[in-house]
Amino acid sequence: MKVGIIMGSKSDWPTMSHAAAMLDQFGIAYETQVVSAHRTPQLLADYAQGAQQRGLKVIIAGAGGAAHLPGMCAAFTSLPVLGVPVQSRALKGMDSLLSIVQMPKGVAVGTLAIGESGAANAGLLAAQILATSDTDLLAKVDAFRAKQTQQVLEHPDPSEA
Ligand SMILES: Nc1c(C(=O)O)ncn1[C@@H]1O[C@H](COP(=O)(O)O)[C@@H](O)[C@H]1O
Repeated sequence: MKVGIIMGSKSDWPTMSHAAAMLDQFGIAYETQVVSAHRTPQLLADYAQGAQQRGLKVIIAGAGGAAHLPGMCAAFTSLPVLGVPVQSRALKGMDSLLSIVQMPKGVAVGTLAIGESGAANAGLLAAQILATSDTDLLAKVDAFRAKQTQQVLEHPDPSEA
């Protein structure tokens, strides 16, 4: 496994599945697991501390509300951690975003956008990180972007069905 996708609750999966789907597109092996800084603190410590040794290169961590998971995960490992703010019901994910993005200097989390787009982009960014040492993967990322550009250029009329 190259990427670990963790999330605070099973209820985050509809959002975090978009990170998994992006990795699927590039044929990147990943694992998914519910790990919570609040509900399973020891599991988080064990997971993050063992991640590098198990061969993971990037961790994607999604959580909602008081979203301490990405930051605590980053505190336990030197692997790059990408944080996805899951949209909460009460505050629409602003709580998740602010909890993840405002890390104190010295422990970094790369924070993505709230919700599905953020999760998909976390998968894409993980692919780009892995592509820095994998030319086949880099070609796939370039092809993905070229196709996206082509689609926009081929359909410039916004009123087109
Ligand atoms: N933010 C965290 C953490 C954490 O940061 O460790 N653990 C669970 N949660 C979040 O609680 C929300 C509600 O969880 P439930 O749906 O299980 O009540 C989820 O979005 C989860 O990420």
